[in-house]
Parts: sequence; C-alpha cells; structure tokens
Amino acid sequence: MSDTMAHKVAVLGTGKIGEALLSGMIRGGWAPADLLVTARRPERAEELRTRHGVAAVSNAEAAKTADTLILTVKPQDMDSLLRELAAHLPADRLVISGAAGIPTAFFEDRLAAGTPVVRVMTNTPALVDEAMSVISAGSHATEAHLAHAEEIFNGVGKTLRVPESQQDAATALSGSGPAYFYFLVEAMTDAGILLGLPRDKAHDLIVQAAIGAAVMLRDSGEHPVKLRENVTSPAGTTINAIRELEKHGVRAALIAALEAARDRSRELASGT
Ligand SMILES: NC(=O)C1=CN([C@@H]2O[C@H](COP(=O)(O)OP(=O)(O)OC[C@H]3O[C@@H](n4cnc5c(N)ncnc54)[C@H](O)[C@@H]3O)[C@@H](O)[C@H]2O)C=CC1
Ligand SMILES: O=C(O)[C@@H]1CCC=N1
Repeated sequence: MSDTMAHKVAVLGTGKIGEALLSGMIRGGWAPADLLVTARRPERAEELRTRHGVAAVSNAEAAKTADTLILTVKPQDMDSLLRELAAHLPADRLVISGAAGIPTAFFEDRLAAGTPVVRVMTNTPALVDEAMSVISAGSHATEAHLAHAEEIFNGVGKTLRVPESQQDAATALSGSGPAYFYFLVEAMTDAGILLGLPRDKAHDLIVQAAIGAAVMLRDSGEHPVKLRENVTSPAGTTINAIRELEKHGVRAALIAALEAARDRSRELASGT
C-alpha cells in the first residue's frame, strides 16, 4: 500500500463475496489488525472473528475508524446501509462498492459531498485468487483511489479498469460468469451419466477438460476458434457435437442470457 493512502480497511456486510475478499486480503499479507468487518447477525460476526482473527464492529464504528470501506451488501440493502453510514462518514474516506448494478452516483447522492467512490465488480473465484475485478471511478475518485482499490483486489486475482458505462456488461460477463461455467459442467456431467459413466468420473473428466481449455485459452495466445478447430477432426466426433449445439441455438442462448443479466444489472440500479 502506498504511504499516502489510508490503511484501515473495513468490509461491510461480510457475506460470500465480502468473506472471499477478506480471506484473500489476509492470504495476500494484510494484517488482520488492519481489517474490520461488519455483519448483521452476531453469530456471523463471531464466525468471522474466529475464522479470520479480525475485529467485528458496528457499521457506524467502521465508518468512524476505517480509511477505506468496502460495501458488500446486496444491492437491495445498499440504501439502508448508506443511511446508517452517512452521519458518521467523513468525506475523505474511500468508499468501494462491490454491489451489482448500483451506480457510483447513488453513493455520491447519499454521502458527504466529495466522497470518493470506486465501483468494483468481482467474482467468486476470489476464493482461489483467480477473481476478475472490474473497476470504475466515481466522479470524486482520483488515480490514487483507483490504484488503492486495485491493490486490494489484485490480491485475489486480476483487475481491469472500465468506464462505468460498461459495468453492467462486465457484471453480465464476469461477475456472473463463473455461474455459466458451473451450469455447463452440471449439464455435461448429466450427459456423461446418459452415456453410462459414473457421476464422479463424468465430473472429473469435464472439470479437467474445463481446466485444460481455460489454461489453453489463457496461455496459448490462440484465438478460441483456432483452439476449437484443432479439436474438430474431419468426419470426427467433435463436429457432430458442434452441429447439435448450433442446431439447439446454444450460441444465441448464451448471447440472450448475458443480455438478460446485463438488463437485470441495469434494473438493480433502481432498487428493484
Ligand atoms: N455472489 C457473487 O458471485 C457476487 C456478488 N456480488 C455482489 O456482492 C454483494 C454481496 O453478494 P453476496 O456476497 O453473494 O451476498 P450475501 O448475502 O452472501 O452477503 C451480503 C451480506 O450482507 C449482510 N448485510 C446486509 N445488510 C447489512 C447491514 N446493514 N449491515 C451489515 N451487514 C449487512 C447480510 O447479512 C449478508 O451476510 C452483492 O451486492 C452482489 O451484487 C458481486 C460479484 C459477484
Ligand atoms: O447474481 C448476482 O446478482 C451477483 C452479481 C454478480 C454475480 N452475482
């Protein structure tokens, strides 16, 4: 962390994403003493304390004492969380939102004038340090604020800056992205059962195919079309499968699915 930036970070509303981030920060070398969490239920606060050795405090206390606040409540809970924070939060604190859909202006309207806000859409592979966290600046966030957010989220994977106008699309691709791959693995494991394989073997085969394909996509420098062509032998097996995928409109289904996710992200901005 740069010397000029604040150093106490609070994760507010520490559920699945908040805890994934918290655990990644600790793995990445953040001292638990520099981290605070808040939770709605006392049992959850206790669980986080025991599991990570961090202090669990009230939202008001976090607002008063942390230099950077990472808000990881659901979009629908953000308005009431901001109402709790507003009176206690000085305008020089960095507010990072991890929520889908909610624009930085939503925070700026509800917090002290000039509060720097950074919007981040991460994803659950943060748990294994393979997240993609997509980062945009609000109107008062400076380069230093963006760099600070990147420093935090680089600890759990990669980061990418985009203009805020692209965040709903990024949420559809990247925030929700892992779910599509899990869905495909589920479906292909079912196919393995149909073909007579035991479930555990079918699962292992598909997961390893997914890992192998992902590493090739990342490391080979080849276009996905080329990689697929390399698998698709003339009059072979793969082309028969591809024909079925095209016949069933899987490409169009994926395009429509991601468009629906993008639209839902836009809707969340209105609190629905
Ligand atoms: N689950 C995912 O894959 C991703 C989720 N997100 C975003 O992360 C946020 C959280 O999602 P999840 O972790 O899945 O949800 P979650 O339900 O696991 O976590 C949210 C937590 O916030 C707590 N909470 C709500 N209001 C509170 C308050 N006033 N004070 C303290 N705690 C409060 C809830 O008790 C809950 O534990 C959402 O805004 C979502 O859009 C972003 C990227 C990926
Ligand atoms: O489904 C959701 O709304 C959250 C945001 C991106 C991934 N999960």
